[in-house]
Amino acid sequence: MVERHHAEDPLARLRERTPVLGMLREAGAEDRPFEGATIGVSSHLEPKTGIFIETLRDAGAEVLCTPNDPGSVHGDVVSHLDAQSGITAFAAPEMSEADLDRAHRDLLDREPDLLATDGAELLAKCHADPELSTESVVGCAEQTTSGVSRARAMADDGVLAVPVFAVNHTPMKHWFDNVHGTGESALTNVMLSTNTVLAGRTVVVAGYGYVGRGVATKARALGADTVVTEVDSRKAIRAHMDGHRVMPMDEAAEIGELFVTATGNCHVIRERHVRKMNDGAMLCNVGHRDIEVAIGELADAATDVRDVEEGITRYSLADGRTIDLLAEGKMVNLTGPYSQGHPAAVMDTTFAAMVLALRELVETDGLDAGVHPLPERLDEDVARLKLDALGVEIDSLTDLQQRYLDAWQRDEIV
Ligand SMILES: NC(=O)c1ccc[n+]([C@@H]2O[C@H](COP(=O)([O-])OP(=O)(O)OC[C@H]3O[C@@H](n4cnc5c(N)ncnc54)[C@H](O)[C@@H]3O)[C@@H](O)[C@H]2O)c1
Repeated sequence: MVERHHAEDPLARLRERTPVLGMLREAGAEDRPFEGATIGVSSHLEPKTGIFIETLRDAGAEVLCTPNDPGSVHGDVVSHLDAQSGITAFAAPEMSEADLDRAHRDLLDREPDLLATDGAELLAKCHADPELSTESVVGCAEQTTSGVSRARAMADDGVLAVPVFAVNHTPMKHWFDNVHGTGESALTNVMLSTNTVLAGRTVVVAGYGYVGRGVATKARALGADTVVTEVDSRKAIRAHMDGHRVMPMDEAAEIGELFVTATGNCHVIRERHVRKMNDGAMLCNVGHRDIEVAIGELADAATDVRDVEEGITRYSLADGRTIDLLAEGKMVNLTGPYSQGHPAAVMDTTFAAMVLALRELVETDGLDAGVHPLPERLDEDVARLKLDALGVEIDSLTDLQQRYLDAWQRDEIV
């Protein structure tokens, strides 16, 4: 019989599955780009983030970490990190929103040099609160769509005082993390927590951006009948051409069995939609905040609200129908009962891009305050390292091909 050992190190297993971060960790331990710098990390404190934090620490940083969502804190990961030198966790499982706010302030009071955020909460807070300051902050790397749009809104308002790298807006992030990572991890969580088969079910996906496209594509691959709702005509056409039915939420509400919101917006599913839904319809969200389903309106419409299973809140309506809300409307892949966030192979590249963005911030002089694209060469570095880790080789352009592509009088070349 195989003897099983309880892992004392909750990150050990996933370290093997994050080879790109492993390579950056080795390189960082040698050239110590963050020596003397303090980095404030606000993210889902789960194992992959733990490996990211260790990578920064091994590259010389003092790392302060805090959750961006109280629902996604893994207690064993926090204890493991907090016990290490060079890492301080401002976190605990079961934090209230007030605890989270306090933790963010305590972290910012330590005047970090760099911020690494998922949702831009630390960034917004040090700009908005008169008791806090942005003075120490050299720059910020932001890894999700909602955080980048928030940073852009700060720039548009003329308040953004530091440079921010939009790590989310790179091909390596969009194509892999948002599409595959969220798509697979969200549906896995829905199926496990509700014991539901998706084949043959009507799945309505609100928002056909990177995340929504991933969710809809994966749901259809599992045999679901997929419906997409959108507000952007080009995304709607894209969904149509990809083979999904496209319609307004008012119509989709009548036929959906599972609803997944992926818009980064608010109040996408409202009371008027719920009134039309089938008995037993399930609602969940993968967008950044728990405001895509108008939960207050749902509660007002219900005669009874109770948790029927871990991660499932049942709203009973006056006419006898019930509607199930999963993971309290928070990101179902990160806060549901079986949630492990994105697979390690996906976060490997996202966090690698975050490490390179932070390195770029300390190594580049004179970056203006504002939201900047991550330089393409860094995104390509991440892709190259990932291919190396996978053992996949690709072709390269010949001199002739490069000259042909660079020329406008191409007949002279070939
Ligand atoms: N759960 C996760 O692990 C995870 C991972 C990555 C991103 N996210 C979050 O998911 C959300 C979406 O990210 P994305 O990269 O797909 O963004 P995106 O901007 O590419 O897509 C959002 C789409 O929603 C559409 N939309 C906006 N309001 C709508 C409405 N009322 N009805 C229907 N459609 C609407 C937009 O037109 C857009 O096409 C963001 O909040 C992002 O932060 C979550």
